[in-house]
Amino acid sequence: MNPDILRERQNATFDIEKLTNILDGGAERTNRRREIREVLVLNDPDFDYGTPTSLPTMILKLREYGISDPVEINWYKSMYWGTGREALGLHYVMFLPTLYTQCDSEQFNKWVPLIIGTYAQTEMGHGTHLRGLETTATFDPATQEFVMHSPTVTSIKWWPGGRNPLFLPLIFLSIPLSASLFDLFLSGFALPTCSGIVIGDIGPKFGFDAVDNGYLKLEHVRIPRENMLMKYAQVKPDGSYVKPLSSKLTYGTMVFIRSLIVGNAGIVLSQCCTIAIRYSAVRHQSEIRAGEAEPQILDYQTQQHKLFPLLATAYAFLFAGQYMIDTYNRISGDINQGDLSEMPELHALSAGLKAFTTWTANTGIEVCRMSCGGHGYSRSSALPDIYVEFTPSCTYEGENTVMMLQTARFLMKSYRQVQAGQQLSGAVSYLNKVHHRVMAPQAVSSQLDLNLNTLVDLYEIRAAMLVELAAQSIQQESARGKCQEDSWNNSTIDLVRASDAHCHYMVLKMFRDKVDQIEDPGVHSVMSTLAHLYAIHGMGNFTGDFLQAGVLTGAQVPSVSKCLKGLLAEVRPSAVLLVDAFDHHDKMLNSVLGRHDGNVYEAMFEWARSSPLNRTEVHESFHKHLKPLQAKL
Ligand SMILES: CCCCCCCCCCCC(=O)SCCNC(=O)CCNC(=O)[C@H](O)C(C)(C)COP(=O)(O)OP(=O)(O)OC[C@H]1O[C@@H](n2cnc3c(N)ncnc32)[C@H](O)[C@@H]1OP(=O)(O)O
Ligand SMILES: Cc1cc2nc3c(=O)[nH]c(=O)nc-3n(C[C@H](O)[C@H](O)[C@H](O)COP(=O)(O)OP(=O)(O)OC[C@H]3O[C@@H](n4cnc5c(N)ncnc54)[C@H](O)[C@@H]3O)c2cc1C
Repeated sequence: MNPDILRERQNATFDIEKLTNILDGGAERTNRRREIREVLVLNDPDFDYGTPTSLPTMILKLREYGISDPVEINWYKSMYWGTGREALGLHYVMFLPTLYTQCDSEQFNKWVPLIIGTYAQTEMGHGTHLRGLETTATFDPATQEFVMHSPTVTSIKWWPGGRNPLFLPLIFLSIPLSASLFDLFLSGFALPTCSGIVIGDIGPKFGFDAVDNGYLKLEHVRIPRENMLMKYAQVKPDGSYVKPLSSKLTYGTMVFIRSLIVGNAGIVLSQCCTIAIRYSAVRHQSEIRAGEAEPQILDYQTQQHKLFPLLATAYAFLFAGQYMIDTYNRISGDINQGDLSEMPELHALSAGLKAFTTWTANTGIEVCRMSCGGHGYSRSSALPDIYVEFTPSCTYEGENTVMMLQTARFLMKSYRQVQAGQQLSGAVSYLNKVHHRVMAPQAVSSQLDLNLNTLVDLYEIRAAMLVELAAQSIQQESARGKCQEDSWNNSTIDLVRASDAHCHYMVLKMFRDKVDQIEDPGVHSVMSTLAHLYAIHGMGNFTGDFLQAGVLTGAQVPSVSKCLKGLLAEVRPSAVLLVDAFDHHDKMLNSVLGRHDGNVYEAMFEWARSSPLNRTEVHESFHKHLKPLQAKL
């Protein structure tokens, strides 16, 4: 064990195992996760971490071990695939959930156990604007079939992930059977027998290489009427159409994935913080006091300023992810029972948090990489690969700006309800105070009040102010004679800013609520420090908002920075222990810099020597290209 890392793990002020249990949702869950990891994967003789793992083996193993709980499947898969992407991830996270939520019982029993599929919604011309999709589905009562057709080049289905050219069960979204409705179809056709289908791969991408993203062009392809997923909407044999309770029920799978992505952003950020903080504990560089030994780079204040707010953010997003999936499960259960009353709130929350967490984590991964200097740029650190795999999450499953605007739509609607005298409940209930001017700037003491509850209140006031400013911008545009749509478009910068502040407040509130539930004094203390750091760091980044909201005075601004520096110093002794609590196994992290034992340099030399480029003393290219050239000179 590297002596620095060893020293960092002495004098712990909190019980790491208890913090790991909190992250897992209890000691039993931690034990089960480790059992799956150690016994069912790492100690499985059929599992050789070095060789490309096969999907069929994984599926057969899941069946052999009787693992069917979605969380446990995820634990098994994340150990099996490490930080990489699995080839058929889309089957699990989109195709199956769509069948589960959109099939009627007959279809469910017929299809679910049998097929592997993809989700073909996006077209070359439209990914965001679903009401603009062009693929048509025309019902032919004579043959009881739908005729699927791609009328234009922009209607070609583009991006479906995991679309193996050999088979093609896929979920379609096609243009409206009626004014504003979409429907989902299971293709049911298989290649190459089916004529009228042009299929292929969209070509090399930035990353995401484990997943083959394809294209699909349909030329009047016929599928049985029964292939329309008919839980919510039906087309009867006579061609009559039964509308769903809400046209947005078709969007359900996207809301599910967005809810999952929130916690995933926390996991990915926790992986990168583990790598960067462990490496910063063993890396010595330059000098602080002339003539003294080179310090650990983790002792530089700038290095702490780069990494510790991200560490706090990783914990914040992991807790937000737990809250998000609990809320999704609760409300989707109600929707299943026909109660759609909270569907708008679920959409607004999942859309906003998906955008907020992925944008922040995306930037954070790069900060972690750069904080490791040159070795961060080496694939041995795992950081470049983590970035390449994570960054499309800002685009897929709802492009982030568009998602923030969806949340803004809900905030504006809520604001108008408050103005009309309605009493709001749920995540936007803080807007009730805006109307009664309870949100007038509080008398803020000369010193910054560090109480976490006060900080949450300040974030609430900031969010409410920005919601009101966005609403006022729309009103001003309208007053200038702009139509409603132009007034909206001319206010979208303010609207995104309001949504971002709303999400920031929600995440801090969830973090504070989680800390309040922690009973162990040591764990409560260290998590309270991290929650303060998360809040103060955000106040430092958005000082203008807090000044504008009147909850921070110019005289107090220096104390924000002073307080931040104090919190960084407070976190320093626990930094390595806090990433140990994430409990990422070396095999899963797959990072020379993030090793639990901290023996970075020896491992890096071994990693480099094992490179295919070093398989021979002299690379074959010398004999093939340079030597013949030399002979001619
Ligand atoms: C571990 C993880 C690994 C994750 C790893 C997994 C890998 C994933 C790979 C990527 C897979 C994909 O990308 S699959 C493709 C993903 N594609 C998308 O996400 C498409 C994004 N676009 C959309 O969702 C939609 O077009 C919208 C929401 C932007 C706009 O929809 P629209 O129908 O035009 O609605 P719009 O006019 O804006 O609003 C009309 C009303 O509908 C409401 N509304 C809109 N959507 C919804 C909704 N979902 N639920 C409830 N209500 C909704 C609005 O709030 C509004 O209410 P009111 O204000 O009138 O009351
Ligand atoms: C790695 C990866 C995997 C994918 N896998 C799948 C898959 O399996 N199945 C599938 O169906 N799709 C998949 N997609 C497609 C993905 O869902 C779309 O790319 C995504 O929804 C964004 O849509 P778009 O590409 O049309 O971008 P656009 O919407 O064209 O975005 C371009 C720009 O326009 C802006 N913009 C668009 N609309 C508005 C608006 N109303 N207001 C303000 N600005 C706006 C956006 O903010 C953005 O800056 C995948 C994409 C990627 C990158």
